[in-house]
Amino acid sequence: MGHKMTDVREIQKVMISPSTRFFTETVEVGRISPLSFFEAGASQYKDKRFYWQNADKTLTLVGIGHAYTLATAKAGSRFKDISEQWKQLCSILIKEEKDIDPVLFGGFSFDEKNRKESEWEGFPSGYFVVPSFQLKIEEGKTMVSINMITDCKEAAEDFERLREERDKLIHIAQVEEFDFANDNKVVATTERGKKQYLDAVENVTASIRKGKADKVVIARALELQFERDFNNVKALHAITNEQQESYHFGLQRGGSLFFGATPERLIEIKDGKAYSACVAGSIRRGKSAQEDRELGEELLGDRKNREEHQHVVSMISNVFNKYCSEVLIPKTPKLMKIRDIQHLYTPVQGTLGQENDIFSFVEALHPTPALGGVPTNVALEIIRHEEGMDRGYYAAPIGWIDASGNGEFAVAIRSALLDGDRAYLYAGGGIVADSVPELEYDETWVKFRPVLRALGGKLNG
Ligand SMILES: C=C(O[C@@H]1C=C(C(=O)O)C=C[C@H]1O)C(=O)O
Ligand SMILES: [Mg+2]
Repeated sequence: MGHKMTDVREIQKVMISPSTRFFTETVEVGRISPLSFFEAGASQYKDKRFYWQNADKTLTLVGIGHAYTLATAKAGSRFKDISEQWKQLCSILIKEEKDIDPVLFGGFSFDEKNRKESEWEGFPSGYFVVPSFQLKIEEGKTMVSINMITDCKEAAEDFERLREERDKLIHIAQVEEFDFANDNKVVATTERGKKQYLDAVENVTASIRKGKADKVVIARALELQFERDFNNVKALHAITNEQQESYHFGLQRGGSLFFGATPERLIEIKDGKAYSACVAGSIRRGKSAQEDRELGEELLGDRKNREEHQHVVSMISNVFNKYCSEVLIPKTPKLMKIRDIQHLYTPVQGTLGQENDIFSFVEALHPTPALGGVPTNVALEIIRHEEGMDRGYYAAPIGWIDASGNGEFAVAIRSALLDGDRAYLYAGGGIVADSVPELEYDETWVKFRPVLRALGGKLNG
């Protein structure tokens, strides 16, 4: 595997001169298939695209090209750093009434203190883009915006060129007959460090019994080798067909696509309200409706799973009680049933205090005990030591914010990094005192399923 170094030319610092402006212009158009729009940018903007659809399917975003990229490597302040850079860009935004807000889309790595030589080398600890062409589908409206950040005197001519380019992209997306069916094949499947994973779960349960921590999430990876390069839009198409109940996301960077279908919201900010979700505790789906119901009942009553879940509820409640008023949290979890798995689920909501932008929530929440553990810092130390891998953007926040401060971040699980003819899939689970290594191992297979199936891999376990 060829390691890619972070391309410093792409990582611009915000060097905004007094004459720099952020121009945006929106047109409303007829229906466009978001994946066709994504694909319309394939030849010219191959590695500069993103895709997002929320779990409710009320919002779709596609980005093509980079009007600007923000990256951060600031140890200890990466969330603030991105937040401040975005605020600075928004302060020079020029938009009219008819224009919708530009968005900033991107993600963070799971653990900025655990960068190992791996497939994640080209990914900074925070990476965000303002797309040159932004498709937003919301409330039945399809809107395409052009974003341009420039201090160039010929801005008007440049903008005119972008309008022509936009019309071309829309035209291709509306008329071209794309075939998104997967025609590639998996030629090899490799479980990375199976023994290390089983040992890790064993060691972690022992540490927990000794009182070193209460919960630690341990993950592992699966590598797929394909016959040839896997087309990015085909991967996205497959994942959107797989998991109707999940967020669908894809972020391209340096020739790779990080993508997946996650059921887990980290934080949504909408019109002065904040929403989060506790998703932890798992059981498989039943083969019949009755077995499915029985498994669901078993999960709701299972002490080990309720413990995994409760740690997440306590932590997210604390953050919400600190940052919000009118916090609403049901006393007992419900079931979240998705295609391959059932989870314990507790929604959380609150009314936003004055100062808090979405990045302060991301900072306070990440990682929740659904992906890190309790206490957080002890769990992170154990993960660094026991997992022996770089999670990269897996299990980390991915999402968007707009110029008004609305936005949403999901937790990027059920995900994979697709790099040419290879894919790296990740899955883990919450380990508590009475976790059993073989059962946790089986649970990770269930969690690999969505991406594995989407990529045409063999389902195991
Ligand atoms: C760690 C993952 O999922 C998390 C762990 C869960 C569990 O252990 O029960 C359930 C949902 C997620 O919070 C994953 O999908 O990789
Ligand atoms: Mg579990």
